[in-house]
Amino acid sequence: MTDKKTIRVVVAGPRGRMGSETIRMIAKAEGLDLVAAIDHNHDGERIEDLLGVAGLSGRVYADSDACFSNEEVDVLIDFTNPEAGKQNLQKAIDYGVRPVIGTSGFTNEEVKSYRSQMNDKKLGGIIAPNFAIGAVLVMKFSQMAAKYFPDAEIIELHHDKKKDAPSGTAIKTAELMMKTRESKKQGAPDEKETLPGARGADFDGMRIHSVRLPGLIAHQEVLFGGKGELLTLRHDSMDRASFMTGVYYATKTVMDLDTLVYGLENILD
Ligand SMILES: NC(=O)C1=CN([C@@H]2O[C@H](COP(=O)(O)OP(=O)(O)OC[C@H]3O[C@@H](n4cnc5c(N)ncnc54)[C@H](OP(=O)(O)O)[C@@H]3O)[C@@H](O)[C@H]2O)C=CC1
Ligand SMILES: O=C(O)C1=N[C@H](C(=O)O)C[C@H](O)C1
Repeated sequence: MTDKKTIRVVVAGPRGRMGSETIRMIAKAEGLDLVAAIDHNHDGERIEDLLGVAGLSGRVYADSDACFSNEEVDVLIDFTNPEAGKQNLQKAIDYGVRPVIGTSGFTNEEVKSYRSQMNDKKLGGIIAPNFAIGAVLVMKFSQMAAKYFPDAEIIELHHDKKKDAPSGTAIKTAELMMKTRESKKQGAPDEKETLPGARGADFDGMRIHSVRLPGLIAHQEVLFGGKGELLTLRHDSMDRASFMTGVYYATKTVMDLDTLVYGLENILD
């Protein structure tokens, strides 16, 4: 890992659930310095005034271009939405800033295209659908299990403010399972939905179900059915602090990468 003393970080989406948690983490973290924040509809304020938290240095920029042209930045951490996340990531690449992207909604094709630009510049970065270690382990275990249990269904459960469905984590889990799972349409060959959507989304014949309820944070269950047996893998994020170990680790690690990594599992030992 880099021996550079302090990593200068910018957070996009600072008023959001994840952005504000990230700022609280950076404020306490060794070796990270919050130099600015990017927040549409806000410009020129101090971060401490924007968030009403004393002791936070740095100013707020309405867009990434202004931020990166005015500040010396090592790492961008983005928790916004797919449109803003893509714009911020592109600006980060243009300015040679290392992206740590938690925002969901990136396709494999988009990841490949950003990676190719970053390879040309030898720029390190990560897009991680989930920064919680337990969630990443469930993805890895699901990849292992799918080889032996091609009949599987994913149920992801989230708070009711979440805008995208299915979750980025569910998609990444399905993509990893696809590497080992024989392609198969599940359920009865002649099954029919009497209520459209009852069987969930179709991913290579495997079903993904999205639950949205107040009280939930971020949860995922992967069910594998075999002859006379059922294997259930489940992870629960009960607090957004669960993502912060991964965000901190990724922010440190991208300083030593020279390509774009997709998924936290690719930088864990
Ligand atoms: N990888 C991971 O481990 C995790 C990823 N996520 C993902 O992170 C993303 C954010 O989630 P969450 O924090 O819950 O969402 P929130 O809606 O709470 O936060 C998003 C924030 O981004 C702001 N925003 C919107 N557009 C811009 C822009 N152009 N520039 C700067 N800020 C902008 C929003 O402001 P306003 O409300 O004014 O529009 C809002 O404050 C989602 O894609 C989610 O799926 C979430 C949890 C964990
Ligand atoms: O919006 C959220 O909350 C989360 N989003 C990510 C996703 O879409 O997978 C990660 C985690 O599930 C929380």
